Amino acid sequence: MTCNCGPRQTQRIVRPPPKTGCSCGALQSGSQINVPIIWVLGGPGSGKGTQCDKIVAKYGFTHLSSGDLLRNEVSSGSPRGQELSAIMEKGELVPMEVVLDLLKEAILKSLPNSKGFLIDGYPREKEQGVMFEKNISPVDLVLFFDASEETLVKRLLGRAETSGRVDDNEETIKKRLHTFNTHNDQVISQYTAKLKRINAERDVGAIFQEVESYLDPLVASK
Ligand SMILES: Nc1nc2c(ncn2[C@@H]2O[C@H](COP(=O)(O)OP(=O)(O)OP(=O)(O)O)[C@@H](O)[C@H]2O)c(=O)[nH]1
Ligand SMILES: O=c1ccn([C@@H]2O[C@H](COP(=O)(O)OP(=O)(O)O)[C@@H](O)[C@H]2O)c(=O)[nH]1
Ligand SMILES: [Mg+2]
Repeated sequence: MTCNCGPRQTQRIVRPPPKTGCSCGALQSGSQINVPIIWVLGGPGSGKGTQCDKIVAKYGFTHLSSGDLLRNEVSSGSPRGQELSAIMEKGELVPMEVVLDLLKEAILKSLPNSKGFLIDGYPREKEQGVMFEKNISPVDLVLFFDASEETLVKRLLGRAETSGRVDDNEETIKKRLHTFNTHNDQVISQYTAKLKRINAERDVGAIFQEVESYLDPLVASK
């Protein structure tokens, strides 16, 4: 069967791929996504997960953390998980297709009942964003939590005491920051109109108030 993906898709449709599969990676569903899609970006430790928990509590959105999806794959003990673990322990990025596949699968699973999707920690590189919008859906809003490196390191070392995350150690934190700094400007420069840059140096409540000021109108408009 021939793939008819064509050029970059603009409509909010999850297209069914040909039965034999398609290199474009389109979702295997005829469903439409007509709930908000929000990307949640920021350096490691900027508070993405913390704010996502608050957003879920108020708006009931589905929270998908790319890092958590990868960590689940690692815990499954699969051969693929072992490869991913080695990359994550070095603070580097895993192949783009792996994350996109995990996200697609998770989105499809929640689609029938979801009020909206919070995609936490994705995209990490420019091409990941392009692939998501082409194969899954256009994004509605991009929240970017901005904090200094000093703050990020301090928070992550604090979290390390209880997180159990293998990458919450000084050496890997440095590498994660380097990976973030290498890609971030290129990622966010793609989304000037949809991007909300939020000062994440404040306390959790003040940050959430600003988040609400962006989400309330979005929810009302859908
Ligand atoms: N002071 C302060 N600490 C915060 C804030 N938000 C999160 N933290 C703390 O910072 C640490 C990291 O927060 P997370 O929400 O896990 O950050 P994240 O951006 O999801 O981090 P990654 O998963 O590593 O990308 C945790 O220990 C939080 O309790 C904030 O607004 N102010
Ligand atoms: O799209 C992604 C998301 C995560 N990761 C990997 O997963 C790790 C943990 O990601 P998470 O978002 O949980 O934490 P962060 O790196 O922001 O501290 C990263 O260091 C990367 O190795 C990746 O390669 N691609
Ligand atoms: Mg997180």
